[in-house]
Amino acid sequence: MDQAFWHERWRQNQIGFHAEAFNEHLQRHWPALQVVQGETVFVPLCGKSRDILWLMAQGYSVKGVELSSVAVKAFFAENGLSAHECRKENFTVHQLDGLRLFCGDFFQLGFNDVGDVAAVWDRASLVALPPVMRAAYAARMRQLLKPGTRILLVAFDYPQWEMQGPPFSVPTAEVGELYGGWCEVELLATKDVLDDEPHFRQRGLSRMQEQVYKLTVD
Ligand SMILES: C[S@@+](CC[C@H](N)C(=O)[O-])C[C@H]1O[C@@H](n2cnc3c(N)ncnc32)[C@H](O)[C@@H]1O
Repeated sequence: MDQAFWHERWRQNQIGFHAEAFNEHLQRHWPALQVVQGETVFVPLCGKSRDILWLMAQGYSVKGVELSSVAVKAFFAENGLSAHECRKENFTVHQLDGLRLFCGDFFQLGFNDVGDVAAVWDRASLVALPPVMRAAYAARMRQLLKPGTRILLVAFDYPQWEMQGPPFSVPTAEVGELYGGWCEVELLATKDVLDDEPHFRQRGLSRMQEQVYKLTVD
């Protein structure tokens, strides 16, 4: 699951994770984070997620990071937006009023890039990564985020032996291991999703739940 894997997925348009609709958990649970209009929200591993538009429509500034230039270009083209592009260290930064998308590797971001954010929307980002990378991802988040930052995290819980990720199963115990040492962890909701996502049943799953967490950085 290295960078080449994701570049290839985007090149071949194998992007079953992409959703046209705004995420239901985002819409339902975002108010629990109490993010004030005008504050900045970080969307890591953002793909061409339309949730960015939803967040902007709520009055937030958004910062995103995405490896694939195919995804970043598609985000702007498909939503009729045009951005100013500039180069900043390891990133091409695409910018317009209220939005800054870093095209490059999440692991190259520093506190100066995203330390000002009030909240994080993590959907299909942590769960896109294999175990060793998840530990590195959470460790990097810990370096990037200031105390008080809230994270709305959507994770999956399913028998990992029944299907190869991504998306990977990241059950409550692992969320605790990754975030419990530096965040307050609160499980907001659990939803059975196999009936709504029959392709996962076809991939061999007997059970799959989506779990929504509010994490608050200590
Ligand atoms: C499963 S997709 C989810 C995209 C988005 N969060 C959504 O909800 O549609 C995971 C995304 O992470 C991106 N990605 C993987 N590794 C990355 C890295 N190291 N830095 C930045 N983006 C990365 C991939 O290109 C892919 O678009």
